[in-house]
Amino acid sequence: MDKVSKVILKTAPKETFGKFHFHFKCYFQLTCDFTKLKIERIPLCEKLGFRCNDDTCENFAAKIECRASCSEFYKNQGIRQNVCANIEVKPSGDTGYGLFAKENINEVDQVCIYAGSIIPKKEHEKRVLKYKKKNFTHFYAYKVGDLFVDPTESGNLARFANHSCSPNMVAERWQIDRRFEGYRTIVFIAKRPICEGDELTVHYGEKLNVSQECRCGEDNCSGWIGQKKKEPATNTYCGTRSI
Ligand SMILES: C[S@@+](CC[C@H](N)C(=O)[O-])C[C@H]1O[C@@H](n2cnc3c(N)ncnc32)[C@H](O)[C@@H]1O
Repeated sequence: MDKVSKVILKTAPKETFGKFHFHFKCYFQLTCDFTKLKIERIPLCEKLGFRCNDDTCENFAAKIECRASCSEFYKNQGIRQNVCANIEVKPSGDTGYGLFAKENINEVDQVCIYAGSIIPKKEHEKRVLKYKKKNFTHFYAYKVGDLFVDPTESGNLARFANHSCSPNMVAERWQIDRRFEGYRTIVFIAKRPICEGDELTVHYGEKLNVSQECRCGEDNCSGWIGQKKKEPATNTYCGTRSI
């Protein structure tokens, strides 16, 4: 397996988000066994009769990022290029820290990738137990295909995006060249124009194993992160979202 990314961790200052970095990308946890997985190759645009600098690019339409050798203008290579808007982490009311825009962001622009260590189910289960023991209340992992992305201990600023019932970003799964079969990268895309200073939020989806109380404050707030329950929400560690 080629080296997926260079892990950049700065010495953690006092603030918890200090060790999470813009330029961090997903990486396959070296201590885990991925030997049974096949590496996928993406078809070259030219061979299929189109170009990825063209709006007709079929890879783009299928949420497949084009190969390095494909594009003249890097139009469909936002993950490879680690395209990231100017964003920052700040306290966000009573939801802990949140992610904020430091510039205006256009609708459909890539805000950032959701980076962290990529791990198989067994390793994820071990980590969930560890986080529960440590009484973590915030959860960060995403199940994506057969694998998990876990930025709990190392990742980029995307891990601070809070849930909203009326979010301004959407989480998308993208296939990239030379990655394992069954693995997709998660990317946050602007759902509408976003202004400098706005909090960046995403809907966590219904596929959560435990529900948490939602404090997004939107008019359409369901009151829940995850599945709606009859009994009062417990703010315990949930473990995972699925996409
Ligand atoms: C991916 S983390 C988001 C960053 C987190 N706020 C932090 O300070 O690290 C998800 C956790 O943030 C909290 N959270 C996110 N959105 C929330 C919301 N709308 N209402 C209440 N808590 C929220 C929950 O504890 C959730 O498990």
